[in-house]
Formats: sequence, C-alpha cells, structure tokens
Amino acid sequence: MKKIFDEVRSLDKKAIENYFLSEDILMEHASIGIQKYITKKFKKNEKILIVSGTGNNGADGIALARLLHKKFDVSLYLTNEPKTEIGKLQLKRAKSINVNFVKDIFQADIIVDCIFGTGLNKELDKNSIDLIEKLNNFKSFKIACDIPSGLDILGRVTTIAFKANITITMGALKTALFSDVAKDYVGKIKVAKLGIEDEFFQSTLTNKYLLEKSDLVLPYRNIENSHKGTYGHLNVISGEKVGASIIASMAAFSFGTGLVTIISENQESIPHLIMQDKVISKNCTAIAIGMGLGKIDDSKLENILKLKLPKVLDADIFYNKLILEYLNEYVVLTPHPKEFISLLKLANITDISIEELQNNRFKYVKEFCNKYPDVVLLLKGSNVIIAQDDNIYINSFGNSSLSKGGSGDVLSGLIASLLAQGYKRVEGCISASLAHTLSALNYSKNNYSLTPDNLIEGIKNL
Ligand SMILES: NC(=O)C1=CN([C@@H]2O[C@H](COP(=O)(O)OP(=O)(O)OC[C@H]3O[C@@H](n4cnc5c(N)ncnc54)[C@H](OP(=O)(O)O)[C@@H]3O)[C@@H](O)[C@H]2O)[C@@H](O)CC1
Ligand SMILES: [K+]
Repeated sequence: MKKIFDEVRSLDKKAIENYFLSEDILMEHASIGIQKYITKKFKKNEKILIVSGTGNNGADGIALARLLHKKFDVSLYLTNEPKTEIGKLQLKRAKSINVNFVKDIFQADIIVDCIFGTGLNKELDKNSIDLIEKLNNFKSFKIACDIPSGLDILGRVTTIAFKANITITMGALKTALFSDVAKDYVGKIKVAKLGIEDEFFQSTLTNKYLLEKSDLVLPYRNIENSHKGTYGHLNVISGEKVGASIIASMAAFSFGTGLVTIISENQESIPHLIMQDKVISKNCTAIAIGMGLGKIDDSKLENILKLKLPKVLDADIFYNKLILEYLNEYVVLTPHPKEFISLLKLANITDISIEELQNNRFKYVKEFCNKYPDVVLLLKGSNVIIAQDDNIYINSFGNSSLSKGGSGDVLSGLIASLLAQGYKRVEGCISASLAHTLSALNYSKNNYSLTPDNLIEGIKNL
C-alpha cells in the first residue's frame, strides 16, 4: 500500500529545510516529472497546449513549456501574469528561449492543465469556469498538473473541474484525489518525484493508505491434511428477500469457506451447494446478516448480535437502532452512502444528506470511527473506504460496472467468507474488497453487463 497525505505543503517545506533544497529545485523536478511522461508517451512534434494560472501550479506549467520547447510543438497560454516570485522567474526563463505564447486556447493533441493546484481557495469565477469548460470539450489527451483544476483540497467540485486522462501529482498522493467525486476527474494517477528520497515520505506519519493489487491476500490453502471444517462455516441469515443471501452465500463458498449455511425460518429454494437450517450452526465461525433481511424480531436479532463471532452487518440492519449496542470488536459494517447516513443519524452523530456525505466522506468516516473505534467500517462508493479507529485504507480499483443490484451482496459474502476462514477484520475487508473490484476490472466485455454471477466467476480466476 502507498501512503496518502491530506496536504503536502508542510511536507514540501520540511523537505526543503531538511535537505537544503529550494522551491525552485522542487518545481524543476515537478515539471521534469510531467516532461518525462510526455516524452515517453507521445511522438515528437505533437501539439501541446499548456494552460497556466497565476500561482505556482501555473509556474510548473511555464517550466514545463521550457523543458518541452523544440522537442514538441508547444504553446503556452497564461490566464494572467504570474503572481508568485517563482512564477515570474519561470516566465523570464521561458521568454529567454522564445517559448511560444498564445492568446487563445485551441484543441491541441495534448492539453496540460496548470490553472489551479492545491492553492484553489475560492469558488471559480466566470472566466475560469468558461476556460475549463472549453478545455473539457476539446478531444485532446488531457493531463492535470498536481490536481485537476476546480477540485479543491477536500476533493470537492463546486461548479466544474478539468477532466483529466491522467493526473501527475507532485511529491506524494493527496487525499483529495480519492474522494468519490474526484473519480470522474483525475483519470489515472501518477506521482512525480520532487528530488526528495522516497524514504522521506515513507517515514512521514499518516493514517491514510492507498491499496495496491499486491495487498490482495487470497485464501490459498497451505495444508493438505485438512477437511471442510478447516476452512470455516459461514452462516448467512436470510430474511424477506432470500436472493441477497444466496448471492452472498455463493460468493463466500467460491472464496474458500468450507461450509455455508443459509439460516431461515422458511424452507427456501436455494442452490444445492449451500446448506439450509433454522438455527445457527454449532460450528459456525462467522455470520453475515442484513442483506435482504427486511423486518426481523428484535429479540431474534439480538440473539444473533450478541454471539461472540465475527459478523458482517449489511443493508437493512443500518436502519435498526439495536445495532448501536453491538458495535464492538466482532463487527464489520458494510453500508453504502444512504445506509451510512442512517447509521450516523441513529448514532446521534449527525443528520446529513447523501450529497453532504459524499462531499466529505473521510470526515464522517472519521467521526464515526472516533465514536466506535472497535468497529471495522467499509463505506461503499466509487473509492471504497475501509476504516478502523484512526486508520483509513482506500480501494480505488472499483468501476461503474459494479453499480448494480447484488454487487454489495457479493462483497459482504466475500468479507464474511474470509472472516469465517480466520482472517482478521481489517485484513479480510482489504482482501475481499480488492478481490471484488479486481474481478470487475478483469471483466472485459463492456461496462454495463456485469452481473453478481460474473463477479463471482471472476473471483475464481484471480
Ligand atoms: N509547495 C511547493 O514547494 C511546490 C509546489 N508546487 C506547485 O505549486 C502548486 C501550489 O501553488 P500555489 O500555492 O501558488 O497555488 P495555485 O494552486 O497555483 O493557485 C493559486 C493561484 O490561483 C488563484 N486562485 C485560487 N483560487 C482561485 C479561484 N477560485 N478563482 C481564481 N483564482 C484563484 C490564487 O489567486 P489569489 O488567491 O492570489 O487571488 C493564486 O494566484 C501546487 O499545486 C504544485 O503544482 C510544485 O511546483 C512543487 C513544489
Ligand atoms: K491543475
């Protein structure tokens, strides 16, 4: 996993002091980072338009224009004269080698957005909105320098933001790039090094981490002398809609759990691979409850919640106040945003809209985890957040093919499967969430037809 920082300005400052560097050196490295990417990816003489604002993000762009000058057909558009000292210096340097300045933007092969970086400090004015809108409409390959212009430091977009194919961010990953809203603007994310050892960022404390594919730990079996009980027995509590329990059960069974039983009062029609019972199994090692549950008697629910077994709580359960008494060290919660706002309300933390939550996901996850530090929370979204106490892990591999009924039931089943097999809760959530999203990524047909069954099939091939 990689570290993510809420802000890097103070880190840059510390690096300058520790290593006797200067802002100029950091900026040169920042621009070289983008230059290298462009030089590697594009043919010589392609048309590049760099659009620079008045701050140091703009200064990065002016430096980049100098670095690419004569190697590509570079044009530099300034929204205004640079305001910063270093921006003025970069301008002098660019002018001294006759970089080509243009008075109008145009549809180049490549557009580099250096209008605003981390210094965006107010709502966009009309000129900036028009400019970004025009740039977005061009069919160019779009690169955002540091952060797409219009995305603020909390990862919010008030009116508009530059829609990049790739964001080349300076020094280290920033939290803003991983809000759900950001997902439609950042494109791929790459870090440009600033001439500071990686170790500097690695040794700097943070509590946010970006998951990588290598963090996936599949439930390989390491002992031959085993039997089905070795790999746990998951109980999925069924309610009004048995389909959700079946999906979760099939996902769990395919992900290695030795035995999966659906617990239901009624005799249900279920797949032959899954067992059925009316009461919790004696050798049960984990429980999944909530998916398709509907209404349930409080006393029955309480009897399940008080079992000292790892549990995944999902869906309908986030509307029942009873769970507040059981938010303990056995529990994983897997709400989607609507369910999470219900939970925040039940817990008397706050009463907010989905929009408010989606604009401030990290903030509300933190508030919830401060109040319930024993619980592991997985907040669904286009960038999944897994959190416990102070620590946050972000899975950014998800894509829109997962936006479909049943995807969440697969995820709950996968987490419960790993818990039944003995994974710790955070580790189980990390590997299950990665398996879930990577299966969707590997589905190559198109981005609309993925079904829970395809997802489960994909998980078998990871
Ligand atoms: N720190 C370092 O060592 C390194 C930093 N680096 C780079 O510096 C970038 C940060 O630079 P920054 O702090 O100068 O801010 P930046 O994003 O350019 O914007 C500020 C300008 O925009 C203006 N402005 C803001 N909002 C506006 C609005 N809504 N509508 C209109 N105008 C608005 C604002 O105007 P003002 O507030 O003065 O009115 C000001 O002029 C960072 O992202 C990275 O790319 C790298 O080179 C590596 C080394
Ligand atoms: K930018």
